[in-house]
Amino acid sequence: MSVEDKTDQDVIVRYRNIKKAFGDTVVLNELNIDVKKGEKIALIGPSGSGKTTIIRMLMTLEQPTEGTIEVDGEMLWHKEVDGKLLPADEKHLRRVRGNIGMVFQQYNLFPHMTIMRNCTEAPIHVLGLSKEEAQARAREMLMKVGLEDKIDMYPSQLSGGQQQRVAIARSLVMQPKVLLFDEVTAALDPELVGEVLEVIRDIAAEGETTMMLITHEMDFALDVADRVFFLDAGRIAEQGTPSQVIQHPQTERLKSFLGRFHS
Ligand SMILES: Nc1ncnc2c1ncn2[C@@H]1O[C@H](COP(=O)(O)OP(=O)(O)OP(=O)(O)O)[C@@H](O)[C@H]1O
Repeated sequence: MSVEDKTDQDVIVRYRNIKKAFGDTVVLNELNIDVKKGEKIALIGPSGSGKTTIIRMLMTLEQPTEGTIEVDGEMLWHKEVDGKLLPADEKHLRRVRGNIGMVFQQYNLFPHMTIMRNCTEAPIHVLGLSKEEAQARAREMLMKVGLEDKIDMYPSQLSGGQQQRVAIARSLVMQPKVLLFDEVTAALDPELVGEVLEVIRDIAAEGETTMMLITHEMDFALDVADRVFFLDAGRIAEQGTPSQVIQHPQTERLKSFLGRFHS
């Protein structure tokens, strides 16, 4: 079934009328996004347009000022009690957030732990898996990112690209329903970018995991995304298929933004 055929019940992430302000500064306004199960969404746009804030709210790292976010049919920041929306408690937030994984620009591996332990800490302590189960999952995911021969090494013995691939494997071990990528190649030397994008392409091609990716790699977005959102000053200024948005931009703002990527 293609993503277009899916009905409303296949929506896994739903942002409704989101406003986000930091003090007096409104950085997102009237944001509405529906992400369908298995869909790959690329968020593009100039620095400061609000891309990171969108995914940080889903990771519960920022709280929306107004509006609601649903994950797999459940409110994230609210609890519905007798038809009323109340702020969610920490326990509720933690449980719903358990559906979400995030890979950051800085991979933040634990330097004093082997690659294997970096990948098994959370499944053991958060999911309650046995050491054996966690290691089996970690091995499978490290194989997926092409690093099964590095399991006994420490992060400092790996290149930046390899460390970022470990960070991706570490997220996959948690089997998130939604995986968020925040400019995961931005901190890498140019020659290491390709291997990380390749790994993400492979995971995307498997189809099941819903992904939201912030990227400045337009060719990658064109390849991987089902839909692209162009953020401009806290609003979605254009959206559509990668071909519509990246190859046939409508607004001057998007044309000028994309122009920066052609030298
Ligand atoms: N904790 C914060 N306190 C105050 N302002 C913030 C905070 N976090 C983000 N902002 C502001 O919100 C706006 C949107 O930031 P955001 O990081 O979401 O943009 P972005 O599109 O991801 O940018 P970039 O591509 O540079 O990462 C910016 O103007 C930023 O300065």
